[in-house]
Amino acid sequence: MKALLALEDGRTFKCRSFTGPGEAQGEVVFNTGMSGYQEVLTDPSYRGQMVTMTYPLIGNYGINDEDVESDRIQVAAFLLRQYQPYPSNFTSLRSLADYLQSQGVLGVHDFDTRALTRHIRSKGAMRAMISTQDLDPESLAAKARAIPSMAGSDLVTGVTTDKPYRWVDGRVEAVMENEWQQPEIWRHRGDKHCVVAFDYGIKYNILRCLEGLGCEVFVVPASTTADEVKAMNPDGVFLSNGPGDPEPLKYAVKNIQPLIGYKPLFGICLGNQLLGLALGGKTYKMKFGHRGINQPVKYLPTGAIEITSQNHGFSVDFDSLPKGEATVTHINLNDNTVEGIRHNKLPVFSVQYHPEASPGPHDAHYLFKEFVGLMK
Ligand SMILES: NC(=O)CC[C@H](N)C(=O)O
Repeated sequence: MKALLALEDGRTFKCRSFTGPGEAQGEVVFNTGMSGYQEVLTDPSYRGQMVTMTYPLIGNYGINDEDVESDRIQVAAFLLRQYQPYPSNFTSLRSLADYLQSQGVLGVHDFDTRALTRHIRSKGAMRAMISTQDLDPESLAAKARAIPSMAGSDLVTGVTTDKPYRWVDGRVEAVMENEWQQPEIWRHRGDKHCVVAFDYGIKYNILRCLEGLGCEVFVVPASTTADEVKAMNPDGVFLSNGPGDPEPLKYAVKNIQPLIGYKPLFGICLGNQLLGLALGGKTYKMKFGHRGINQPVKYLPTGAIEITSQNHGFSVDFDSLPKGEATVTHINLNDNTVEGIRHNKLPVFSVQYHPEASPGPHDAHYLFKEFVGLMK
């Protein structure tokens, strides 16, 4: 079935739907990973975005029940060069087309993903509209220009959990009404490290990594206040990844500030940006961001290089952090942007990239160990 994508600047791309009729809108971004499409599809940080994979052949290992990063597909549409409809892998339970269709997400192929990626790289990330119904370039481009811009929008409200939950044995465990406000909510106090994790769109593999290192984790909504966290009396606080612009999330920054210095605090991606803002820094929208599994990062104190998994379109401004209070610890070797920050005196640190991988290399798993070490 024919489909057409129009960017806000009027450039159009012909393609074909492999999931039936549909229409979608969002910011178009590219991911350079050769594999990991199931993790990409379900990562809540992609909310509001259409994703194109630069690797040309996608779908060949199907879809399983294990490699999800949340309970649903989060991307607005999936744009591929070539869809492989006959998966072959021992874990595969269904095809990518069936998976996308079951959740009403448009998948297209025969798309010139290389031209699209080169266009975004030179012109920057853009809003776009894709449709199998409206194939008129001008009408689609006009609709693309009418989509609210990602900068300035709070996308976290749409993905954060409504209620706190426990993460037990690799699964979400619902809690009873008000259970989290009881005087002693932790089942393994003393044996495990009790962590409150703010959910701004948390990836399951972060929870798997924390549990794997002996943490008992309570996940709380993004709007949870510092006093509510302190009432839970955790050993450490975690700030998760999440979609969109950090700047409008004033409530989150206000809730994080009183927790700086309260207990060890660790943040990933949006958590890094929110910590940067809470420390008095600034963030900005990057031209096209970093999304892939081979981003080189330098750890400045030792000069060690890590190959990292990334998915972000905003960044902490290098010079904005208050001097003497916080330091940039990691930089991206492709463009020298900030990849990690640390408080100079308190056990408070964060990284812009994804030490939990999923997909991607495990070079940075040491950061979870460091967080656990600080709680000991
Ligand atoms: N993965 C993330 O947490 C992304 C952070 C933020 N939404 C960005 O695009 O920069």
